[in-house]
Amino acid sequence: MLIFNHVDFSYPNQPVFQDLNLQVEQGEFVFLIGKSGIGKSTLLKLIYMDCFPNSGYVQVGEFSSDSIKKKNIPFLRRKIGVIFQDFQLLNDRNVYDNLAFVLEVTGTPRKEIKRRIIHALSEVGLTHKQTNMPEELSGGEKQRVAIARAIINDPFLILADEPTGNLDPETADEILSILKKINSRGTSVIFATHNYELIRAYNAKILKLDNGKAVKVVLKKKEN
Ligand SMILES: Nc1ncnc2c1ncn2[C@@H]1O[C@H](COP(=O)(O)OP(=O)(O)OP(=O)(O)O)[C@@H](O)[C@H]1O
Repeated sequence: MLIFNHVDFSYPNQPVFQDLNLQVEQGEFVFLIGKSGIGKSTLLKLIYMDCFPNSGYVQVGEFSSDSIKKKNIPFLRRKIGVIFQDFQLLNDRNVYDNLAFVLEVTGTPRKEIKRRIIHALSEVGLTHKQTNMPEELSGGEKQRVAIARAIINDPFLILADEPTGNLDPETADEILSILKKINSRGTSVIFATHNYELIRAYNAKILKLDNGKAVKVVLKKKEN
């Protein structure tokens, strides 16, 4: 489903990855860890093709970074849901319209838009908030709207970039539970985080970025 094959990547004057190799299978839940600045967000950008390798390639589903045409990048992004620490909702639209926006740009019929929004909001337990503005929501609710937006196109992969960074521990647990539920239906999840409490609480694969070179799989110690 996802392959990094001998990937080198640098920003101008800032090397990030050298010979990075990794693989994620369909349906896997993966925590992505590593110290600040090591390249977690950059790795996610390489997946949704906001960045491209200097050499090597990234294969995401049927798309490969070395052959994808620019005009096809939106098709790739429609199949990937992305969630950020700061939610990135449109603050001048209510919850319903934040979700409708994603579907309107692809010309989805109105009836279908409504059906999908109700489904996505019920997945995150927020059908009662569809007419609220983002400023009327708590941080956890905003992140749940962002998750609803991320799943609205039924993606095969969700990328979560420190999605609990602005949330209290209990709310962070709720967000993880929602992503686990979505993952249990076959959507892969890559969850970049510094939140080791969450990692300890959920037995998933852990990929650690180390000096931008290798990715280690760290096996979780079982708690007594
Ligand atoms: N647009 C950019 N131009 C130049 N350098 C960048 C750019 N974006 C990130 N970097 C640098 O690339 C490196 C990796 O950044 P990245 O944001 O991927 O790290 P991260 O592991 O996600 O960090 P954090 O945990 O603090 O969010 C850092 O040294 C950062 O300063």
